[in-house]
Amino acid sequence: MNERYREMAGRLIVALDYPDADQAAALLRELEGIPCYMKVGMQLYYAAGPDFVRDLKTRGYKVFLDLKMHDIPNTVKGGAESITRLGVDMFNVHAAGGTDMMKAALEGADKALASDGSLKKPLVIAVTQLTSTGQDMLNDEIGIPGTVRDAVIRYAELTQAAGLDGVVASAQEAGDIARACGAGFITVTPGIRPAGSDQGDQKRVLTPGEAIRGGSSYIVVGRPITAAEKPRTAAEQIIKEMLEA
Ligand SMILES: O=C(O)c1cc(=O)[nH]c(=O)n1[C@@H]1O[C@H](COP(=O)(O)O)[C@@H](O)[C@H]1O
Repeated sequence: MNERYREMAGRLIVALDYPDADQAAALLRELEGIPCYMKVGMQLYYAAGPDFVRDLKTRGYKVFLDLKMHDIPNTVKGGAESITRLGVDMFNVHAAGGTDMMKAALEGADKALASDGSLKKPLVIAVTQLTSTGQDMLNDEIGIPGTVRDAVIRYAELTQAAGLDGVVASAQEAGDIARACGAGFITVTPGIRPAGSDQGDQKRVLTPGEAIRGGSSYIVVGRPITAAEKPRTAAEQIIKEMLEA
């Protein structure tokens, strides 16, 4: 395994969206040896809990805990402290919670770090507009005027001003976010669909190659791998496409 492969595979975040630990563990076995990031979201976390996350870390995985916190600042601070104690590498909040809430997430993480010197500082990122949100839905249903792009950039700037490390957005906006916030600001982009794959509930999608060319720092992929007949082949194909981009 060469360094370029390792680096690119590390930018693939596989969404372990499963109802229990056994099914998630089966995918881990299937992908064994591929040095990708693993994402634990609500479905798996609410079923398998912190033990599953600790187990992933014990096995050496990089872990993104995707619980999308959105609550009053004090509650998010406490949540962030508990999450940081799990030793995860990345976690997220909703930018819509506002500046005080995002700063509270950083304070919670810092509190955990101050109490345990063995912990590593996690990347703290904020969700802008979900990739399942399209232009019509934003304007007509939610009632936010303007383009999705404008809303995403506004959230990204707010997130950066609050001191967080980056945002979750669609790969379609990664270039604009980099222009607005600088190249060091991380873009984590779900809504990735290899050519010909089912879009499902995602509205703002790009292929793995397009996302990498567009400047995504990380791509998040769930069903195109987890629902594939051969998940390992699907993951290898995505990394190949990322490398070619
Ligand atoms: O925060 C996320 O990870 C996230 C944000 C977003 O805007 N859209 C989005 O799809 N996600 C997550 O990314 C994953 C995408 O999964 P697939 O659509 O199956 O590839 C899911 O686990 C979602 O919860």
